Parts: sequence; C-alpha cells; structure tokens
Amino acid sequence: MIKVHRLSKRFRVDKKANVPANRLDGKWFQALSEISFEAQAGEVIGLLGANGAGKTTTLRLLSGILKADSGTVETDLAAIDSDSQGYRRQLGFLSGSKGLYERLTVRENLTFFARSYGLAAEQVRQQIELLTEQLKLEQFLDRKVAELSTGMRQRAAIARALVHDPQLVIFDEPTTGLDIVATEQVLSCIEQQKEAGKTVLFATHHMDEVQLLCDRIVVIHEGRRCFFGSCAEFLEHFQADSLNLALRHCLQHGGAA
Ligand SMILES: Nc1ncnc2c1ncn2[C@@H]1O[C@H](COP(=O)(O)OP(=O)(O)OP(=O)(O)O)[C@@H](O)[C@H]1O
Repeated sequence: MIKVHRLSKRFRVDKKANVPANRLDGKWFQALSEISFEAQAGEVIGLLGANGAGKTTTLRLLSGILKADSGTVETDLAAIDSDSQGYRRQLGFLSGSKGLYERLTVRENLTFFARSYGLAAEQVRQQIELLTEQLKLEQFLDRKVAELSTGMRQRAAIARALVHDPQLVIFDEPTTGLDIVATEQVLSCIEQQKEAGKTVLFATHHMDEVQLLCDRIVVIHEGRRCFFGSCAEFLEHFQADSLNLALRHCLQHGGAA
C-alpha cells in the first residue's frame, strides 16, 4: 500500500529557461502541485499525462531519488524519509534502462544486485530463474550488457529492478523501445507482480497498456492531478468511448478531480 498526500515539488530554473509563466515563481518552476492518490497491495496504478506533465517527477519522489518540498508518502513498508535504506530494499524502481554494469553479463548483474540486497545464493538462483522465464532472458542472460540491443537492455533493467522481489514496483515507461513481443512479456511480468500482491505504479503513454493492466489511473496535467479513479469512471466522467478520447478531453479541459 502507498498513500501519496499533497505532494509538491519545484525546481530552480535558469532565467533563460523557456518554461510556462503560469508555473513560474521567480526562479522556481512548480513541477508538481499537491498530487494525491493511493494504491493498495495487488493494485496496478497508471500515471498518465502529456510530456512534461510531472509523471517522472512524481515517480522519482516516490522512489526517494528526489525529495518533496511538501506533502507526505505513507506506506506499510519502511518509512521513505527516516529509513531510506529499508524503503529501497522493498522498492523496485525502473527509469530508463540505465543502472546496469556494462562489462558484466546480465546474470552477473542480477547476481550482484540480488546479493547486495542480502539474498542468499539459493534465493538468487531462484529469482534469476523466475525472471528469466517471465522476461524471456535466456538468449542473452550470459552476454555482456554492453553488447545488448535496446530491447534486451530494457528487459535486463526490469529484471534488475525486480531481482530482490520488492513489494512496491515503480516503472517509468517500461515498454519504451520494445517490440510487440517484448512489450507483451513486460506487460505479462507486470500482471504477475499484481497477482503476487505487489503494489505497482507505472507511467505510460500507451492506452492499450492502461486498459489491460490498470485498476486505477492518475492523470496529471501541468503538475496537477486532474483525475484519479478507474478506467470505467474515467470514460464515464468524460462521456467518452475510448481512453484516448477521455484523456484528450481531460487534458483539454484541465480535468476535474
Ligand atoms: N531537475 C529539473 N530541473 C528543472 N526542471 C525539471 C527538472 N526535472 C523535471 N523538470 C521539469 O518538470 C516538468 C515535469 O517533468 P517530468 O519529467 O516529470 O514530466 P513527464 O510527465 O514525465 O514527461 P514525459 O512524458 O515527457 O516523460 C517538466 O517541465 C520538466 O522540464
């Protein structure tokens, strides 16, 4: 479970930065304004919004990489502020396909990260076996990361994010750069996380992924939440027959939370 309450974040920007005047206060750009939502165990929440809306900023705040200016994050895991190490042990975070050692193989990377989270040798073996099956890693498990294609690298990065079997899974655009087959493998892996009772948050621009996986969605527009609820509620609220159309209406009209 995670409860996000009135989270705000601003960034100091250069005078020359071409940012919208309505979000600028002197040298400060208001990236997020009082975002609230919650996710239960076994629930998948999608974060939607146009480029620059604030999805990645939200996920970075929830991963502990960024610190909020105000607002709270409550979980039934370790506390994000006072026990950041404990929190990170229970978090699987993916942002881009970075964070792997180029000169190590995928198996060596996974083993290294699993051991650094304190998993015993047998647990490491089981986790690698499970993720290899879920993400179809066998063809490149023993190849160096430096030699991998974008899609292989992305799947390896997802495996690295999940190798310690975290309770909270946060993925930022996990299917970027993947072909149809690899996309299906990643979506099915997210589904398996849900079935295992994990709390999953992910940002995406793909409405088919939202339709397939999300129990509820958070729509962000210019740093503010403009909708939080199920896909069915979203369609009904905007009197739309597709999520794409509902999203367009929501973003055009600034939404109504
Ligand atoms: N470190 C930073 N300094 C200044 N501004 C930043 C910083 N990080 C993000 N921003 C700004 O905050 C806003 C929200 O960015 P964010 O990356 O959260 O958007 P997003 O919704 O994830 O977009 P996309 O769909 O393009 O990934 C953008 O206007 C961005 O330029």
